[in-house]
Amino acid sequence: VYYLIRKRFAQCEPKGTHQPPLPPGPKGKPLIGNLFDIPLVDTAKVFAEWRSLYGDIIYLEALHQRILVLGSFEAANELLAKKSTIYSDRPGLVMLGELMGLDQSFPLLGYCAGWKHQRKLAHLALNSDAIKGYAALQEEAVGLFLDSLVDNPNDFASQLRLASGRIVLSMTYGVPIKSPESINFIAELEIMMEIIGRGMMPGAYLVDMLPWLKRIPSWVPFNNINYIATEGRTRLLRVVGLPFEYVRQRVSTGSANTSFTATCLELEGATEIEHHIRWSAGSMYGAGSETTMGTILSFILAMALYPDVQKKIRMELDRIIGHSELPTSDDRSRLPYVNAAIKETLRWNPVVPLCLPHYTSDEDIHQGFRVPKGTIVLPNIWAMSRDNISGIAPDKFAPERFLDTCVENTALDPYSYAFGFGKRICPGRFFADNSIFLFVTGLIASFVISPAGPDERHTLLETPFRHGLMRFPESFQVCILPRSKQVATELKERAKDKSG
Ligand code: HEM
Repeated sequence: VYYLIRKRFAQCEPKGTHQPPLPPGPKGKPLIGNLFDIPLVDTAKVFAEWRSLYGDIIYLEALHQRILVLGSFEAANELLAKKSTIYSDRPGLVMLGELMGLDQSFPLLGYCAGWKHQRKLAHLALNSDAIKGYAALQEEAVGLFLDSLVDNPNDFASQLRLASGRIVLSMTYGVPIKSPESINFIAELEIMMEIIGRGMMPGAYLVDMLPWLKRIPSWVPFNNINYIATEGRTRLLRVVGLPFEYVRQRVSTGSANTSFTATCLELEGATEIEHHIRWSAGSMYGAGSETTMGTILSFILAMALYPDVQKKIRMELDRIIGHSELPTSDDRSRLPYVNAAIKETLRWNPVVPLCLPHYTSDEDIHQGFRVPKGTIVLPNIWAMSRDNISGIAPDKFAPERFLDTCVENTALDPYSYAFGFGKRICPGRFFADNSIFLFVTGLIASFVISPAGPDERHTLLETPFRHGLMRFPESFQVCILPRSKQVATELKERAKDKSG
């Protein structure tokens, strides 16, 4: 085994040539490198702590796979944005990509023509102008969510999952917000996202680091690689295939609702690019739902923990919008505190704390250090979110850190890091931002959120977080009560009007 591994990774440094040093990092063990230094839980937090030992650019190796962790916005911007031609590839993941088939979707596709094609299609649907066309469906889904909270406030997490899924499903495939299909599609997606979330973490599957393991026949005892891969592949084909077929059938009978997929399928020459349409749509659907849900779960937790902030948001909404209306995106520029609270939500618990892994397609020399070709690059969004520029402690939920009327130096703007970097920056960021705005303002204009009981603040402070590619609070309880009977009635009436 030792021989095979050395051979597989013999791409190591040519001997005798003088090369700039690799960036600093923890000393690894022979053969396995830093494999056991990389924690599977709170990975981004631990990497952030290492900054004090090694600086902003940390180099690791796990079974000879090179890994670079970027711990500051400056480092991420210098490498991923300014040198994007070198740093925009993705590592080939054997389990999720090659064996399950996820490498056809553009978040995992390398920096190649197929990626450019799918990304271009997604940009058509999600650029800052195009997203205005989806405002009505976002408002409808948020309205239904708020209405559901009047009767089932304890069910907020699953209702939020449904609403976030419905928004993306409706934009991507035109599935009506209230249709029964949406519930089935979202349930399938949820399981797939859990598999993807786990599989994207460094070291999750040994076969990613030792690809020859995939050749071991499935009858060999304890080898479950093929079983996991087949199960994942079948699920993925369902998640991407079922909603696509739903639209295709409706396009052929002329009964499709407006959606990204329907618009693409009606383009001239659509059949030649059908593969790209299918995977571009699947990518947006997969990438857009859980990220939005996780962000709003963090916001709900923050509101229960920080009642003063909640009050200030409500006061601004009441003063600028009034009591009987819910704000729309047109009101945004008049709501500085709300905008600061949204930035704070993206910062307080960033939902993708280690971004998606980038990968170097060439060697680079940066500040006298060598970054070899084939290095996985992890921008540590969590570390960037912990800056102390404003003088307000990073763990506190305080929108004031973004208001120059409150602090001398405002905190680093999370829109510059929470959605990633360079050519790979999240194409859904404008769409996501509008969904977040509608959830945040709808919730606070209509409800009071507080801890579930008098001594429950302490329990909330201990809320467990989902770990993996995405990090968000789960299994916590809060009390969500309509501000008044009148507000509850108005929510019900609005929801009825929309579905009528
Ligand atoms: C709060 C919500 C969201 C957050 C925080 C978020 C964050 C991110 C981040 C950090 C990346 C990785 C960027 C990089 O590699 O540098 C990403 C990629 C991506 N996001 Fe989002 N995202 C959100 C919502 C959405 C939505 C709503 C959609 C689509 C409707 C979407 C679609 C995508 C896609 C397709 C990629 C892959 C881009 C590529 O590899 O070229 N995201 N997102």
